[in-house]
Amino acid sequence: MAFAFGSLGPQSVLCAVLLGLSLLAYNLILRKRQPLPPGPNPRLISGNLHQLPREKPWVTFAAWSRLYSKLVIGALEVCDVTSVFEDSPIICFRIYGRKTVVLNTLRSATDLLDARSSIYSARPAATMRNELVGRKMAIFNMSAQHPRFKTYRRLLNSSLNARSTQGYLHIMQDERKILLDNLAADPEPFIAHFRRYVQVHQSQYLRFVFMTTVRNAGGIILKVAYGWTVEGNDDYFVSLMEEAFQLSAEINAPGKWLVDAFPLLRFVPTWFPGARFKREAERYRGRMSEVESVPHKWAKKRIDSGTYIESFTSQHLQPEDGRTVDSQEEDIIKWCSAALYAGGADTTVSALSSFVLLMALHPEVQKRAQAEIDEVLGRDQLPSPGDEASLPYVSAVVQEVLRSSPVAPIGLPHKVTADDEYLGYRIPEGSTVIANIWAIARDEDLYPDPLVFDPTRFLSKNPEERQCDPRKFAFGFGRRICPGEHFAITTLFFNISAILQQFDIRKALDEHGREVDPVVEYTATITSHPKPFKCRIERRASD
Ligand code: HEM
Repeated sequence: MAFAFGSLGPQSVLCAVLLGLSLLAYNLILRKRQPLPPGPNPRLISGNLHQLPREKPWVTFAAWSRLYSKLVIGALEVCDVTSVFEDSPIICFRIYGRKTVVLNTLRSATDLLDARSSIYSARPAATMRNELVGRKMAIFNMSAQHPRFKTYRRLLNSSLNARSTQGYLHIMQDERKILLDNLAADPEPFIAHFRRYVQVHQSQYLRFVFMTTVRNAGGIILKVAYGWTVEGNDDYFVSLMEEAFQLSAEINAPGKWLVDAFPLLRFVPTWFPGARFKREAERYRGRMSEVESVPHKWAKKRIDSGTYIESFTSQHLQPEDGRTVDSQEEDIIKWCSAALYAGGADTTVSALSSFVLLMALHPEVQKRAQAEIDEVLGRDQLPSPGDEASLPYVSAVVQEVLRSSPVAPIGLPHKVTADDEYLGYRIPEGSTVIANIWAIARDEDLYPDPLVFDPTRFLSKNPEERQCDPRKFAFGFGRRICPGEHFAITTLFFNISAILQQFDIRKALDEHGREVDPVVEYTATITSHPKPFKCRIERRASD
């Protein structure tokens, strides 16, 4: 090596160094010159805040990918260059100083969030939520680089994997029985249970479905997390959690808090004019901290008294090796138990409510699923998770519900922790990165006729013809993928198959006895729910 270098001579070495430096400079300049992904023109200070929709941002993001398309040079032949415009799989917008990149295709989401997960697994900072309201220790808001992150994920994964989920089947069975009994009973007596929901103007039917499913999903998860048995539809812990979901939606409303754009504002004293956000933050902080502390304290008391039901909290507070957990370990257990409820209850309710709505709209799908269950199990033997393989059409109904009505249309935001480049676009460090799950679920390349509700798209015998399993995107991506996926699919199959076996879901009737099409609208919250709709749920006639 020394010989080869020595033979070059000082001029050649100088040339080589200059060439190297020029290449480096060229590379840096090119990198700087690489454009951001396309998107709407920002205003100087507030960026695209004025264009950010209040309702269904996922629809706008998908529309922007068509509107701000990328230029593709195709059919490059001598003297014949054809320019084609193609929907851009990724778009970019800015709110004040923070850039957000939206990934509108499965390919771009897996290329970045899965394949480059080492730099795409942080969460964007939100001063109001994390610092002022004190939610930074919740797993949803924590960066993957945080020292606690791996411990949280390990605890959650080990409690929600396939084997652990089997251990919760008896809880699911008890709660399903209550759900089916409630659905079977005459709706009239339930009005009293729903009284506190009157303010939200939900229809009697929806309130009925909503509260029984909330109770069901909440009942399962509160028992799994704390060993708490939900008593009735006005259960204290369920109400506490429901309030937390409501407050979370307010705290996380995009663009609502100026302090998120200008974090220094957090130092403004509470009494200062215009510092209402600080007083609001104190109120939120008090209520939200009860969500993890009240059920945790209750579970601890029961353990101390020796009258507890086995749960996530009891198992981890009393490790098998008999040692006593220290205060930091206890804090981790407290936050993880709260994550089970926060992650699991509202999402399951959303999927079950969408299922009811979709069955009212598609009686032919319902009939085919019921025929399959009748043939395999009859009416008396309730389905169990082991029946999934012998009920392929019902399993496909679960998949199609997840695809056609995504529970989390834009998932949870990720943050990129290093400058990156994709498809010739620059993705600057610190950008928020969102996977548009709603747009992926409607991508015609993945799903021909995406607006048609058709479970058979997952049933072709030929794996090549089978359409993409929505589980590839409905539960998020990379290191942040939902740890509750297996638990969720089991709960959904367990309840959906039993409801189909026992009940008919039909459109509501008007005063002339004619069927009325239900309203098909979804809320614009992180977990999106069908807006109030009417339907009839009746025991199946024994034919
Ligand atoms: C149909 C049901 C469900 C859907 C569609 C769903 C979807 C999601 C999505 C999209 C994310 C964000 C992933 C990402 O950042 O890329 C997520 C995160 C999470 N989910 Fe689920 N989920 C469901 C049920 C559950 C259940 C049953 C649990 C627990 C019992 C759960 C616990 C969590 C937790 C703790 C996180 C945060 C993970 C992290 O930040 O690292 N989820 N879920």
